[in-house]
Amino acid sequence: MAPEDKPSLFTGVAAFAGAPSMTSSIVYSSTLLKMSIHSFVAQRFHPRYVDMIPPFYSRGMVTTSGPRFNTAAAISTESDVDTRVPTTVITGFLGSGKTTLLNHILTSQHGRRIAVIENEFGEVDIDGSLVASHSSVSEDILMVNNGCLCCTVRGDLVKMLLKLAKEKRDKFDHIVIETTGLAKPAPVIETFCTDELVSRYVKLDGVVTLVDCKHAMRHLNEVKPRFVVNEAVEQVAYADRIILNKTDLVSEAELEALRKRIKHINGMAQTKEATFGAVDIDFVLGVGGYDLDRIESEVQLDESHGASHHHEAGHEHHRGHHHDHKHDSAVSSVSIVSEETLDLDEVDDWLERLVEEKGENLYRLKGVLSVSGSDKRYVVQGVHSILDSCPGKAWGPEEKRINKLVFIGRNLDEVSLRKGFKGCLV
Ligand SMILES: Nc1nc2c(ncn2[C@@H]2O[C@H](COP(=O)(O)OP(=O)(O)OP(=O)(O)O)[C@@H](O)[C@H]2O)c(=O)[nH]1
Repeated sequence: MAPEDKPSLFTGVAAFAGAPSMTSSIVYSSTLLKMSIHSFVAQRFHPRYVDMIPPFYSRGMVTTSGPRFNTAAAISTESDVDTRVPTTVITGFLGSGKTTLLNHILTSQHGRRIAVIENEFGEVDIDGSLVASHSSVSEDILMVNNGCLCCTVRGDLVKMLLKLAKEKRDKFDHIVIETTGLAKPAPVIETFCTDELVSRYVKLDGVVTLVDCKHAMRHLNEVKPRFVVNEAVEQVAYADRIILNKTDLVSEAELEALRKRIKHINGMAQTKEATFGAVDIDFVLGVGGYDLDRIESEVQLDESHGASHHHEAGHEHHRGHHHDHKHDSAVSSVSIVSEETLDLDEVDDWLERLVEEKGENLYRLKGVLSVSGSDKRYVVQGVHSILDSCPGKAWGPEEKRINKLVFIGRNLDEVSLRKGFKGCLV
């Protein structure tokens, strides 16, 4: 249970702007720049700062010995009310429509005040006028320019999140982080799961992945050198919500092939098809992707996608970065659906052993299980080596007690997973 504290490495820039006037801004930075939202937006992270980026942060969360999500620490002991700020991570390959979705979120009438953490690599502009036009809604916008999230996220993101959550909490209801198109989402997710301070104030609401229907298949299938990560695949694998964007640019046949490919990688995420990121805001905000009490609605499995096939893919890291974090990205989902009853101790032992041994390759797991001796569902979730589980809602008197368990990961051994599951049956 003991949470890990991550050191802070990043030297980045964050600005906080009050949208109603679009003039006020507070900048957090090693260089302490002060600017309006418009000027800030124009100053996306510049490639020349790449050299300043610290080396890749190794996977700190794969610490085994039963680490758990830091949810307990986050909930006020006095009121038992979870007051942490929900945070949505928007990811997706270059040009897939992340900024378009962000602007859709910022310009929709949903009543939430949004703080935005923007992570751009290069000088891609956000449509400032679009953001400004939303000034009628009292929405606060925070912009963070930093380096490549996959390399530097921990320290700086931690700092930014804490500063926001501690000092500006009354100014917004939700944080949205837009990652660079080439970032791997894992380090961001790990930050929420393992950093004690972050998880006390902020909670990960969900990972939303934009997929460019026109170009995604090429990126997903790109054959790379062995052990080289394919960010496009990883972004799909970690998603709680997937938006198949730019459907206007593809035929129905192309779309169907992509649907299948995406489902194969991630059989857990809910997907929606869209143009210009136009989805219901409730599809992307308030997802509760990491809330145990909402796992059940998230585990909507389609058994036809349970089979595991591996696609070798991967590619070099991006734009002048030189790191040693190269992975094989044979990523897929394995789903288990069964009406049999499980022994709780066996389940706990099995899953703990599994994440200890395979945690590095196990991106996500979610399950709703029927255990003997309990009239309640047993819900589990995991991110790499971090497991979380607790009793959930009671089964209805007439309800079929169906176990649903889904794994997303690299080089998953489906036979062994099914065998492990069977070994837990009473
Ligand atoms: N035809 C079409 N174009 C779209 C759609 N969604 C976004 N675009 C366009 O695609 C381009 C890239 O969109 P962005 O929202 O900037 O994509 P991004 O993922 O933020 O891009 P990067 O930050 O460079 O990774 C823009 O010109 C958008 O207007 C869509 O559904 N259909």
